[in-house]
Amino acid sequence: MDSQLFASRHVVIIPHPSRSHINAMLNFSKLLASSNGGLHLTFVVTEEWLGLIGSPAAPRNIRLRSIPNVIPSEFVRGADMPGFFAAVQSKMEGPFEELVDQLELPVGFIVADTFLSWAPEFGNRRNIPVASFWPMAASTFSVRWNFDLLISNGHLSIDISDILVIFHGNLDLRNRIHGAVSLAAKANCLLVASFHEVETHAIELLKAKLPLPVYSLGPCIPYMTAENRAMGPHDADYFNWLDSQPKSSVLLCVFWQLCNRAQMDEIATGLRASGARFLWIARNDVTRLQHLSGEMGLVVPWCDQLKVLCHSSVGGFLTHCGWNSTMECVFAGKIMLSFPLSAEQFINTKLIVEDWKVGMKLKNHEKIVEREEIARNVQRFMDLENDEGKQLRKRARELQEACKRAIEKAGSSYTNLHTFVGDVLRGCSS
Ligand SMILES: O=c1ccn([C@@H]2O[C@H](COP(=O)(O)OP(=O)(O)O[C@H]3O[C@H](CO)[C@@H](O)[C@H](O)[C@H]3O)[C@@H](O)[C@H]2O)c(=O)[nH]1
Repeated sequence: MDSQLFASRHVVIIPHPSRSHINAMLNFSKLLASSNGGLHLTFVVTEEWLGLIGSPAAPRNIRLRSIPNVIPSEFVRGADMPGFFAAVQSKMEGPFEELVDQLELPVGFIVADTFLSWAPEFGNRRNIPVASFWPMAASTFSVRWNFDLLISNGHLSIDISDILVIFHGNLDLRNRIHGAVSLAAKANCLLVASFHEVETHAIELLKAKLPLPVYSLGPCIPYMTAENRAMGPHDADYFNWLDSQPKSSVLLCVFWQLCNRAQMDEIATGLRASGARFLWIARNDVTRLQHLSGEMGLVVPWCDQLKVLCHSSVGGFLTHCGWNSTMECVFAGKIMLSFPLSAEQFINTKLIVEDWKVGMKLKNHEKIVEREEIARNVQRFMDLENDEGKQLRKRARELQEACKRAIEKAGSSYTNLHTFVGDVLRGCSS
């Protein structure tokens, strides 16, 4: 192959070094790798994440490379988010540049997480086009970009209390995120891990307001059905249990490291009082929480979430509304009981409850949600005879159909992905 053309097809992808960002960009990379563009992909992570995505998670045409762990490990554990962000924004560029210079193939295009604020400028300096990758909702980008845009357009009604949650907290962290979002405008295009049918207004607004092309090509999750994914070694137990439960009867609860002990205890006793069947992913303290939450459900430390969501006995999802979880649930066609905890999860909740109408909100305030409130809401949410629930389930099936159409041949995300691949090939050979 002509070396220029060869170089033009080499795309380097670099996520923010955190699990959900890496997952979303790896799934995006798999889509890119299967796009028939003949692209060569190099996926770059900090060393500590190599184990997570090593073979067989990455396909053969995606080469994994690492840069040193420039970020002290206590930041990775979330002990100091502002410090973590500061390190990502100031310490990754140097090692990344060294890696780019050492790669066997010249780099034709870079796809960098929007949080890596240095990437668009790096691309300009090195004359390499850069796509900024936003692994969250388009609405969140809009809110971060200019938070009054969506509100003044009447497309997303955000309560002042939600605005305060989104914008409160550490000023340094907030400024760093806003700074990274503004700098994304210096990239050659913006890729959003959402799809047109679920965020039509927000995506159109970004297209109209931003000075660069915007492509929605989500959801960036592994497309699958419950049948087509192999079981992991620890999956058998909870899948056997799920297989033995009635259709749509189980509430999947994924509260991982995110809640404090007092809230976890309220969830346990609330689930028990609700009488609902549940599969609870609780990472730590599994034995104690199993004891507290009773015999109607199972508590396990980890599950293959997408596969579980697609299981026919799962009827609903009690979720903190991280964007990946939200998209996975939309893909699975299930309803959501939202329990937002931090970051943009309040915006995702608005989309789920008010815009898409596929869920109910359980947590309305920053206080601990008590067991009685949890039990009452879980009962109402899981009641298959309730008209409100029937309506939500109908909408969830419609949204699932829209999602499947978006990723099928000629669908919105499929088409945008291929337009982007065309841009990569043109951008690199010009
Ligand atoms: O037992 C488990 C628990 C989680 N997951 C997976 O882990 C991912 C979790 O991602 P997400 O739902 O986005 O949650 P967080 O990891 O909390 O995501 C962070 O990053 C997201 C994307 O930027 C933001 O939307 C969130 O607010 C932020 O908390 C999903 O793919 C899940 O399928 C599993 O497979 N099994």
